[in-house]
Amino acid sequence: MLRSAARFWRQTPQLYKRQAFTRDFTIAIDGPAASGKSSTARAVAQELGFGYIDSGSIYRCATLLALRNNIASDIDKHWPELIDLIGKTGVEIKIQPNSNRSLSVVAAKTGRLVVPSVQILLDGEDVSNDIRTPEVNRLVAKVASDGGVRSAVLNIQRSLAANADTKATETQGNGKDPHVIPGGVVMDGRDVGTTVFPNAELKIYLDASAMARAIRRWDEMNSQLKNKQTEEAARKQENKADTSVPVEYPSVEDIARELEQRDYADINRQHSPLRIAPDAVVIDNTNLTFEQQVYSITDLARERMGLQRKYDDI
Ligand SMILES: Nc1ncnc2c1ncn2[C@@H]1O[C@H](COP(=O)(O)OP(=O)(O)O)[C@@H](O)[C@H]1O
Ligand SMILES: Nc1ccn([C@H]2C[C@H](O)[C@@H](COP(=O)(O)OP(=O)(O)O)O2)c(=O)n1
Repeated sequence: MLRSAARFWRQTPQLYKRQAFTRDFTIAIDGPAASGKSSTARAVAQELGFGYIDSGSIYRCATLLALRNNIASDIDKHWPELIDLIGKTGVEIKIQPNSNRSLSVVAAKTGRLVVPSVQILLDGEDVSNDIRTPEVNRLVAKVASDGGVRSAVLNIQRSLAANADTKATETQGNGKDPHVIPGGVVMDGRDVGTTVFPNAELKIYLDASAMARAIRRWDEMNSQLKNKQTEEAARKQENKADTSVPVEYPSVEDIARELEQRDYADINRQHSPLRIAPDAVVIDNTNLTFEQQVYSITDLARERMGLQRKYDDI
């Protein structure tokens, strides 16, 4: 479990500075919305035994705080209040290693990867679903455009990375020499390789065509909505009161429009805009399978750690 301690770091800046860059190997994955960053980052972290931090979820938590404290509608007048709230609230990111046995069995048979799920806690409350609502989607790029919010979130991102749960593992190297995979962290977002960890050992810029990204997000949202409907049907069969809100399916066009607006805001904002770091490896995954992109990034990281590539035959 990762725990942010923004207040603690603010009070002890020297200690914070020392802790902020102590990971042995950092992988930064940036790119536009729905390019596959977070699923890829989680799978790569699982492959290497690294910690994982979803930096966008912290901006989403900040947006949820604005909505819950009724300052979202005229946010431009309330930045100091929001920054204060961010500093006072604890964010935790919990990785759930894959416990779904039937999924793992299918994966083992088909060679498909099962990605660990992630739980986001805000002062101990699980807000994993609440930070992915349409209201948060609409407001998050605006919240992430404020310089003060970005500094507050940067502190949290770095303290989560410094405290990520990871340790060195020994692996069989070339010949008889055992090698060690150092402890490390994978963080995904928009400015991880340019601002959060400009000295990251490996920087990836993931991209895909606008249509591929919209279709993937649409698929993802529809399968979540279908799960919801199945749960509702089961509740009805048990004769439990139906308190559910009717399910609405977004169209691919609506999702494409939302992604385009968010990308525009992320690329054109003044503070820490989405950019390709000069030393980033650019991967366009429009025509790659998920497994191809995960294994190629894992092998790039292994090479940079002085280890043999592992997945060339896949
Ligand atoms: N190469 C790929 N081919 C097909 N689907 C992919 C690929 N990479 C990721 N996805 C899927 O695309 C969706 C969006 O990925 P996600 O990791 O949430 O993106 P991001 O974090 O960039 O918003 C997920 O459902 C993910 O499983
Ligand atoms: N390092 C980061 C991460 C996210 N953001 C902002 C920009 C994004 O529109 C929002 C939400 O990010 P998130 O990664 O959750 O978004 P997607 O999963 O790609 O849709 O946060 C950022 O400005 N810097």
